[in-house]
Amino acid sequence: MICQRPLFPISPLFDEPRRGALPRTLRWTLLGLVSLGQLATLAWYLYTLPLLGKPFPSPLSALAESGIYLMGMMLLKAVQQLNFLPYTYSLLMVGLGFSLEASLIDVLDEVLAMPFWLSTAGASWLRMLGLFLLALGLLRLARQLRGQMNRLHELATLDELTGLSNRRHLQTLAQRWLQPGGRGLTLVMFDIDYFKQVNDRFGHSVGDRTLQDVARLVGAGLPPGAVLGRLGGEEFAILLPGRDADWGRQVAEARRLALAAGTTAAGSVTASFGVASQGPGETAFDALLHRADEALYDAKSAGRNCVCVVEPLSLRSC
Ligand SMILES: Nc1nc2c(ncn2[C@@H]2O[C@H](COP(=O)(O)OP(=O)(O)OP(=O)(O)O)[C@@H](O)[C@H]2O)c(=O)[nH]1
Repeated sequence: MICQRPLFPISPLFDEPRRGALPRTLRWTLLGLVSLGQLATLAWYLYTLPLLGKPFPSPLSALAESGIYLMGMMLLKAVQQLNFLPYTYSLLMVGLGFSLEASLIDVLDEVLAMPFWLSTAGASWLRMLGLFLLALGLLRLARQLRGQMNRLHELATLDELTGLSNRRHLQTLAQRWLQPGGRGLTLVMFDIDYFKQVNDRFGHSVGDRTLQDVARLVGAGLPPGAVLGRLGGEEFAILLPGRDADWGRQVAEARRLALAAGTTAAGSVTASFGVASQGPGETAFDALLHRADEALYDAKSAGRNCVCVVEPLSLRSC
């Protein structure tokens, strides 16, 4: 199969590296042309201006012009990294427009006697068109970057299967609330009962859909401010910022009943719940998670489909 590279790719910017690179020879030719333009400017300053009796520009303005030339080169290099050829072309048009206006206008006007529309106006139009294309391109780039950032944020914080917060995101949020002066936190952890049997009986894909249904059923009636996430496997957690263990027990009980009454891809399923709230001086999420896990273990031992709470002083009740 012959794979031809399109001349003007309109696909996303970052998918295929180096797509927008100008061919090497063209790049060097352009660079040479722009450098020649700069040399012509220098020659103009040194020889032609005095001949025409025009004032010699100050060394400062010559320096600034070289600076602009250098910035232009850097911008061209940066734009080339964006892998999108039209940016490079539009930037070259801007550069050419500036070059014409800054250095060659007098030559075109006075030495070659070109008409105004071709020299001054032509340079301005070229520059404006280039800037317009560049602005359009940058707007498009900004939109794509925003999309990519959102996607990256989703990948970093969401669980792919259920769309809930993933473990890392839960940890980040919890850690913020557990800090001294934070809102305080109660953690509800739950684990689907006999989930292995679901996989064994109906297959892994039904198991996956069951996990999604559990997320939907438990998530549907959570109080405002609560965050539901998946810790991994068939284990989930609910963060209740600024709430105590008793509130956690009530939330867990309500969600347990809602889950047991609902229907999933595997029919009716239940879950066991463990609740722990932040103890005095407790700032580590792992410690809180460990205590909620102990409560969950108690709930499994007590026969499953129930809620157990471990109080900050390690008193346990189911
Ligand atoms: N379909 C599916 N199954 C998963 C996923 N992650 C973990 N599991 C399965 O979840 C099951 C967990 O089984 P166990 O840890 O034995 O627990 P259980 O069968 O739920 O029993 P109890 O927790 O004691 O009630 C295992 O069979 C895993 O393969 C997943 O993302 N999708």
